[in-house]
Amino acid sequence: MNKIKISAVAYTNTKAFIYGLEHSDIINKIDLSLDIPSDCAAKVISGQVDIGLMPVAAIPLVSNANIVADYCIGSDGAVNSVFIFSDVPVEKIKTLRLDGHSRTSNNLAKVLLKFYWKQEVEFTTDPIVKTDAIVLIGDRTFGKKNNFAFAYDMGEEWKKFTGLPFMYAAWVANKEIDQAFKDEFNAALKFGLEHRKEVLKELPKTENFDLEDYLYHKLQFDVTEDRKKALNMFLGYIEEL
Ligand SMILES: C=C(O[C@@H]1C=C(C(=O)O)C=C[C@H]1O)C(=O)O
Repeated sequence: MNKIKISAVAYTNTKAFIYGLEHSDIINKIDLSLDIPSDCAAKVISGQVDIGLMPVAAIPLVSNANIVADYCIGSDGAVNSVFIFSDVPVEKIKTLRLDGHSRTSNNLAKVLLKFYWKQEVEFTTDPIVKTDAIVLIGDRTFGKKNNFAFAYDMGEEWKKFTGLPFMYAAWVANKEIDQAFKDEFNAALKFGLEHRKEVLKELPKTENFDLEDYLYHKLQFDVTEDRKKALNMFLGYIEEL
């Protein structure tokens, strides 16, 4: 049997999923690579992999996109790893640097700035340019909240804006995946989530950051109806940018 090629996110937010895949027989049926989110998206879009834990903002760029798992990377309010860090309060932000690792959060920043905060902002991806604010996601944000004058948690701001939880990344396939594989995949992901205690023990300590709170509370992993509603709303806003 040909192995199913899978790209997952190389951040702490995905460690429980990886634990589950590695401790299940499914590991023998997949080719797993760990990538930054923007590369996950590129691999699913190009067909280099069959399934990716893909930034949801890139779903419209995938032909035959379908969500194959009941689990995702989500939050209900603050997530503590998806930020706009800024030298000025949000109503004074004129320039913002996007994060090269991100697809979802870069768009989330644009959506919030335009439709929630009603700010006109110039965006750049140039790492050298000095801007009022930056988007930063993932492990590189851990413990950095207090290094900036203002830190806007975008999960929290989305909730204030819409009243809804959020989905940052979902397991998206670019082809039909058979149900037996999906069932086994879901079971492995669930097993990983149920073993977050073991995952926590293996993680390096991080200063000024509560990993337990992050894995058990800030991150939420279920693809719920509200999270799907939020996804559709978010993709609608992106079209209007
Ligand atoms: C919660 C997070 O969700 C992520 C944010 C993503 C994005 O902005 O494109 C993609 C995948 C997730 O890793 C995070 O990275 O901190």
